Amino acid sequence: MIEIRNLTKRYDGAVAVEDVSFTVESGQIAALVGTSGSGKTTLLRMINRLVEPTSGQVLIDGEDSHSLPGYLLRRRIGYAIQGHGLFPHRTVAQNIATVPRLLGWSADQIRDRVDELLNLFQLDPDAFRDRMPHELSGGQQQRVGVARALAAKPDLLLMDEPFGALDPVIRAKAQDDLRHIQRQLGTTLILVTHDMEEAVTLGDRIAVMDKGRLVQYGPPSEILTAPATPFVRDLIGMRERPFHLLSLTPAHAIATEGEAPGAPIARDASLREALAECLWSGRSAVPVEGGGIVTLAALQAHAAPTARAAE
Ligand SMILES: Nc1ncnc2c1ncn2[C@@H]1O[C@H](COP(=O)(O)OP(=O)(O)OP(=O)(O)O)[C@@H](O)[C@H]1O
Repeated sequence: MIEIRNLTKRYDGAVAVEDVSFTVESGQIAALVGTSGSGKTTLLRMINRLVEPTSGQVLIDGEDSHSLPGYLLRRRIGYAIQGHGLFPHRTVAQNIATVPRLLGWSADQIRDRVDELLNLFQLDPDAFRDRMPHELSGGQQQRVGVARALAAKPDLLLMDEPFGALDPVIRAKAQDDLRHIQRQLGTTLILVTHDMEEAVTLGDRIAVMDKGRLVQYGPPSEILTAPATPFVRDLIGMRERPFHLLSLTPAHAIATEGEAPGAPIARDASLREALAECLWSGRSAVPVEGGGIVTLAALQAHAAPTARAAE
């Protein structure tokens, strides 16, 4: 569990982060969103002390982050940034092995871990371990960057727009992989993103920052249906609200008995995907793999806040 208590950062008196407090439970994902310059990166970097707070505290599983020197703290916390930050003159394997080597793991342990992570990220170890970063596509580099951040099995992973530079197709795949791996390993994840859809689909909690302050912290459904301030409402985007809401629920959760024509959608497809499928194929209902159907009327009901409040 990560407890952020009254964290403040000022640069020459100018506020970057002001009195921010929130808690992320173990194994959960918190997404930090906000306009440019609202303090997201500064907040993230105060957690691993790449930036020293002016005041306030970070407790990691109850332990003050200042009980260790910063460099030792950072070996325990994974950190992945936009543009991956791989060392250009080291192979993929050497990049991934950075922190395990610093921690003194044996060569065998390191080799096994590198292969395990490459497999996890669907990069064939034999084909990829000895390549240099410039011999990878952008998406592959990004995956190696995240693999490196996870190498020493950190309980906590910080990510600053890790998928910002990816095209939409690779991005969706990377998000799926991340969610899967994060659930599998039970990692606690704090993620900065500019993309509200990413925050909504990945975040168990969303933290909204405005001018250095935390203006709302809650589950995505609450942020969407009960924005605390006009700023939060604007950030969500009025036109996007119903679609974000639909993104939160998998098709199987609202499937009802019945028959519908055409190809089924996956059980875990979101209601947003179900809506797209209905509209595109001109159907008023779609079957769901494993049984049941989702109707346009049900989708309409779930795209409005009143429906969710009644659930
Ligand atoms: N080293 C620094 N010295 C002075 N001011 C800084 C420094 N780092 C950040 N700031 C200021 O602190 C504020 C918050 O910056 P930060 O990078 O945390 O915002 P952000 O929300 O991550 O922005 P973006 O989304 O554009 O990356 C900005 O006004 C920025 O100019």
